[in-house]
Amino acid sequence: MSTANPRGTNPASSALTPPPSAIPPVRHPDAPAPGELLGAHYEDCFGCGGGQPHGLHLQARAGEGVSITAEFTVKPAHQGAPGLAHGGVLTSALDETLGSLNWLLRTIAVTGRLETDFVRPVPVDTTLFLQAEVAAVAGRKIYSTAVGRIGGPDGPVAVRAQALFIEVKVDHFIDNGRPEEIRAAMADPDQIRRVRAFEVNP
Ligand SMILES: CCCCCCCCCCCCCCCC(=O)SCCNC(=O)CCNC(=O)[C@H](O)C(C)(C)COP(=O)(O)OP(=O)(O)OC[C@H]1O[C@@H](n2cnc3c(N)ncnc32)[C@H](O)[C@@H]1OP(=O)(O)O
Repeated sequence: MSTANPRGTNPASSALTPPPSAIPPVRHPDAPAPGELLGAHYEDCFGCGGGQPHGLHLQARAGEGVSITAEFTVKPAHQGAPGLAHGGVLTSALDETLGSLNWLLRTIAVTGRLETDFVRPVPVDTTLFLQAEVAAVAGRKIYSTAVGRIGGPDGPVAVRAQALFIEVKVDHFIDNGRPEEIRAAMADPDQIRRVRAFEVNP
């Protein structure tokens, strides 16, 4: 028996419900224009980096308002069961897409909580068409949703997610990341430029 509610989504845990004090998200005036590719936030990121041979190589594109579209094609390296995508990989694709939304807010944030509904199996070679948007913001907390469809941007839903991202300072990465990668990132002028653009966010 399905527990889906009339909107076709399963109820998320209360931690993913924005509080009454939450406000609608505000697109940063310098956010990439709708249709523009965002590019990788870090070359070695498993989700979006070009430098990870078995990464997802997900390319996110700015949408209208505070929304993102992205595509991810399931490769043999992403299998769980024979010929089918691993659920954790699909969750990674959702996480990456949801994380990209924070670029449009010009906020550095990390995933605090992420709930995924797996609705349909996703075979190898399938392209997952992802759409995500920020629903609300409450202080440092960013409430977002995402859906992944197969067969096309309007195809049947395969996965959906709700997430809570928490805004952090750059120090979050500097203090916690392995020193060798942090040193390399800080020596990369492109990386520093990307981070600075977020830091000056009023
Ligand atoms: C040179 C360097 C270059 C760097 C360049 C970086 C570029 C930009 C990279 C972005 C990367 C993206 C990649 C994809 C997105 C990931 O995958 S991010 C990786 C996965 N996530 C993590 O590793 C986060 C690990 N967790 C943490 O570090 C800490 O728990 C957090 C999330 C920062 C929160 O800790 P905190 O700052 O001490 O905040 P805390 O006071 O505990 O919580 C703040 C509020 O959030 C709520 N909250 C916190 N966690 C939760 C939770 N799990 N559930 C519900 N509520 C929660 C708290 O209840 C609290 O609520 P209020 O009391 O304010 O109402």
